[in-house]
Amino acid sequence: MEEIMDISDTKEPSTQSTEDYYDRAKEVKSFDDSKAGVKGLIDAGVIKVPKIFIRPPDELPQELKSLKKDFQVPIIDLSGIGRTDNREETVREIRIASEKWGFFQVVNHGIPFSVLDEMIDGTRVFHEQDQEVKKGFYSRDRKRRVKYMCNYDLYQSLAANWRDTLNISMPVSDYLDPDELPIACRTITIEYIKQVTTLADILFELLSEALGLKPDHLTSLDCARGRSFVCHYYPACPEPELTLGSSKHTDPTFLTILLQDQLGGLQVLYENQWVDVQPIAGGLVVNIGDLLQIISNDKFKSVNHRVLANCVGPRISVASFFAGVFVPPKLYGPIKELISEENPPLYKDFSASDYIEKFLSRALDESGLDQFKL
Ligand SMILES: O=C(O)CCC(=O)C(=O)O
Ligand SMILES: [Fe+2]
Repeated sequence: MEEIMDISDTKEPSTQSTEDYYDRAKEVKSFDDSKAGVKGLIDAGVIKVPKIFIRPPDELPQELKSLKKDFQVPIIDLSGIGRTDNREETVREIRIASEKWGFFQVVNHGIPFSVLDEMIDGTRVFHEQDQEVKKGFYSRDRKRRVKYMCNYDLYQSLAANWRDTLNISMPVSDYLDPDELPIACRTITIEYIKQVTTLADILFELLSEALGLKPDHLTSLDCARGRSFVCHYYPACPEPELTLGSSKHTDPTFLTILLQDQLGGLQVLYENQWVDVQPIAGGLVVNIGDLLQIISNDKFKSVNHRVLANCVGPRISVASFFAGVFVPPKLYGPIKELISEENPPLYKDFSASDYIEKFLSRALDESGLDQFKL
């Protein structure tokens, strides 16, 4: 179970040319019909990346080569937030990180290491279980709350991402019947959801304070609701230079809390250069989503990030999305307290469900902020 595969030796140069004619729609459909995902390709012994995953050269990792190695996403220690002076300092760090990076990592956040490790393991067990059992969860039905699929935007994007995902979403109700969860990761998922939701409440308080608002401001807007949990599995890739684990995108959320294993591969765009988000033991990555950028009237930034493919794998991560309330439709827009004559609203009001609908109908790498701009 713990085994990490390195398939760099099996690599052969790709002979596919971008000029070759191929029926992409047909290939995508037949791949989707397999219900076996990228993991199924690896299990079948594929040693070349199929064309549906190959990206145009300007989107490949070689682009923007000069990685900023001397830069690091801020790491923020939450252990002192119970004491006034420490809390003020933590709030200041969160404000600066949210304004400059849109990303930070938190340590001493209250979720035990064992829960983090077990959630990574649970995700692995789900994706590595018997394929016939796993296929029962394969679905693109938007109404299904627990499903697994390969690329939610498989039919919209120009190139598929080298990853499979188990998606657990609670857009309307905060209640999820435990029996709906896959047995492979049920117990730990229930525990992780409980703990990461508590952490989200703490972070929304700190973020409210960082915006100069009362601690409960963001939670009173239901920002911490509308949760979904996506458990990604990035298999080892025979030709990692031809594809990506995840294309560049911003998150359509208020906030995302990401648990990643120790392999690395996540990068964030900072000053127009890609910076590695180095895994830290026991750490969690936090990023501002589009919705928080909008309601903060651009004070906080929702920043592009992506995941590289790797010849070593699988890499596992679990993203917890907090995207606001869908039903009854709630209107969101720049927070009134943050608006003034010098700081006029930059966005119109809209419903969170409208926003997410628009997000789901386009490819992951197309930004959604502009259509709500005034
Ligand atoms: O797997 C990762 O590190 C990032 C995943 C991500 O960006 C997402 O699910 O939105
Ligand atoms: Fe993301």
